[in-house]
Parts: sequence; C-alpha cells; structure tokens
Amino acid sequence: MSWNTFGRVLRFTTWGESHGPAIGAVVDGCPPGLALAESDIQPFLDARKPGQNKFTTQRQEADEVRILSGVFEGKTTGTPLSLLIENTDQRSKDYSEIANTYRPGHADYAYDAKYGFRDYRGGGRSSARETAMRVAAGAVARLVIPEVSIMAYVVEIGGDAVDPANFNAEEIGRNPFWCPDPEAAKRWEKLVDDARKAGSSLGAVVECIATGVPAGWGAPIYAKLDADLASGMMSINAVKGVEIGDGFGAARLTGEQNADPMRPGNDGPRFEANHAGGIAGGISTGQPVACRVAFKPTSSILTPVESITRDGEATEVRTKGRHDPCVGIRGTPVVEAMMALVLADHKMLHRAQCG
Ligand SMILES: Cc1cc2nc3c(=O)[nH]c(=O)nc-3n(C[C@H](O)[C@H](O)[C@H](O)COP(=O)(O)O)c2cc1C
Ligand SMILES: C=C(O[C@@H]1CC(C(=O)O)=C[C@@H](OP(=O)(O)O)[C@H]1O)C(=O)O
Repeated sequence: MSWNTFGRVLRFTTWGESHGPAIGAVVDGCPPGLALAESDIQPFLDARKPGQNKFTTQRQEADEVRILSGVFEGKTTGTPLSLLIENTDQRSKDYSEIANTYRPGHADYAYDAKYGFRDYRGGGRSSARETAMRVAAGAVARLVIPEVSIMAYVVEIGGDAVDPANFNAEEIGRNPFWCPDPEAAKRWEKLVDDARKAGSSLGAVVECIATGVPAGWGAPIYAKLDADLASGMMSINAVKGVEIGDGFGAARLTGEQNADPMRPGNDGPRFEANHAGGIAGGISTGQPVACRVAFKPTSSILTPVESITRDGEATEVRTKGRHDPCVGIRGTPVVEAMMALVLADHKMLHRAQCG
C-alpha cells in the first residue's frame, strides 16, 4: 500500500473536498468482465447519504454516482474505474468562522500544522464527505467477493448498549440507527435527540461481521488480514478503536477460555467458538470475520470549547452549521465498505499466490 492509495491488488484512492464541486474515487485492479452499473453502487450510497433524518447532518446531497471509465457494454474492462459524485449543497459561507480558529477534535489544527494552508470549507478534505467515495468503491469490491455477506450495525451509542438477547438482523434497516435491537433503537431516539438539542454529541460502537469468507485469505507477516482490517477501519474519520474478535476482551480471558475449540466437521473443521474473529496468524480460518469499531463523538458541537486562533490567541469555538450528532450511525455503511475492500483485495492476493 502506498501513502495515498488503499489495497495491494484491488486498489483505490479518493479525491475531492467537502465543499468543492465534486468528489471521486479511482478503483484500479478490478477484474475484467464483472457486470457493473450505477445501480449496483447507488443503494449503498443511499444508506450513507446525509440529510435522511434528524439524527444525522441536515446537509442535503443526492449522492448520485456516475461511472466515468472502466466499464464498456455493462462490464468492467480491467482498466481503472472512475466514479464521480457532484456536491450540490455546499453552502460554504457557513464555515467562514472556522477559517481562523481551530475546532478542537477536528483536523483543522493538524492540517495547518502539516500544510500551512487549508481548505477550511466544512473541513475540506478532512470532512467525512470523502467516505461517500469509499462506499462507492466498496460496492465495486462486493462484486469481487459474491461468496461473502457483510453486515454492520450499531451496538452502542453514548455508552448505552444493545441487549444481545434482542438481536434481530431484520431490525437493522428498519430504524435510523442501524440497530439490531428494537428496544435500544427506541431509547436512542431520545438519547441522540437530547444530545443534539443540548448542542452536544455522542460516540458509538459499530460491529461488522463477514460470513462466507473461506479459510486461507490473508498473509502471514506483512499483509495480515487483521492488520489490514484494522488499518482500513482506523482510516475512517472519527474512528478511535478497532477490535478483531474479542479484541481487548481477549486480554482478560485465560488460554482455555479464549481457545476456539475444533471438532471434525463435514467440510473442514467445526469451530466451537470464535474469539479470534475468524483470523489466525493473519489468515482467515473460514469462520465469520468479526470486528468492532469505536467512533468518537462528533467534535463540531454547539457547546463552546476552548481553543486558539491561527495566530495563537485564546478563543472559544462554538461550531454552527450542519453536523452529525453521532457520526457512528452514518459510519456504519462505511465500515461495511472497508470490510468489502479489504476482503476483495485479499481474495485477489490469495489467488495471485495460491491460485
Ligand atoms: C459518516 C461520518 C460523518 C461525520 N460527520 C461529521 C460531522 O458532521 N461533523 C464533524 O465535526 N465530524 C464529523 N465526522 C468526523 C470527522 O470527519 C472527523 O472527526 C475529522 O475528520 C477528524 O478526524 P479524526 O476524528 O479521525 O481525527 C464524521 C465522520 C463520519 C465517518
Ligand atoms: C457532507 C457530509 O457529512 C459532513 C461530514 C462533516 C465532517 O466534518 O466530517 C461535516 C459536515 O459537513 P461539512 O463537510 O459540509 O462541514 C457533514 O455534513 C457527508 O457525509 O456527505
């Protein structure tokens, strides 16, 4: 992987700023001959797009994707795919106040420290508007791994967790929180709305499970599947923690508790547990690949926070404009996309070496 592309065989990069005319992705290394149309990508973008309900940012974007290259007569040609979404609801004037002040927790200071010059309009390149293009690239990746099903959902908001006994996969698309527990989803309506009205924000934990991943994807040392998953998830805006399988919980178990016992099965081993999250030695075991991703609370909040100006003077920042009160909610389709991109890349890497 290079510093500005993700993936080794199926590679992608994105471009564009939140308040520029458009955002885009280039996906390279896609196998030829896959049937691909905008309609294969759009449903995933619709799941992530802003302005859907009061629990997300009020910015209105249609997020309609166009495929500009790499497809001929409805099939991928094996040449770079170029995907484009026009920005239509920038309203850049909202952000004039942050031109000379730093929003604590956002990337304003760090970008200035690095580049000495930044597009402050809505955070420019650091805005999670960019994640729309990852979702588009992820939709392409899914076509490379039709044997895999990926499901991500929110398991915790503001410290309030779902009850595993209430888990119902069909609930996930029915409520605005991608929540598998209808009772938790009900509680979260008030929780998130109260935070928003109070000018505050909340963090969230997203779980992602990929089933159908065969044993053998991954690589032992430098391209471990778990390391690439962690890198992919950690590269999502506002992600502050990634756990594979039991993650930090594994450190509190004994060896016998943490083992994933194996018994003879009809088609390979039958595992009696999955503490490892479907990965051992950097390589998939054939069990579900499972991870958890921690999103921090949105940094742009109406409650004043101490900060400094670009000239180093003390000030207070109270961020107006359109913001997600809990970014983990719309982060969920992005987590799925990164899972798809990592798995598709590793499928192709595995084929390249092992056939
Ligand atoms: C889907 C999504 C939506 C987001 N929406 C906002 C937002 O409305 N306001 C905000 O301040 N941060 C938002 N963020 C988080 C910022 O983009 C992120 O905090 C910022 O880029 C700094 O990066 P870091 O938090 O990873 O250090 C969002 C993140 C995601 C994944
Ligand atoms: C526009 C989107 O989300 C944005 C993510 C974001 C941020 O700071 O990450 C800040 C807000 O907007 P802006 O970039 O205009 O300041 C969100 O509305 C989107 O997800 O499509």
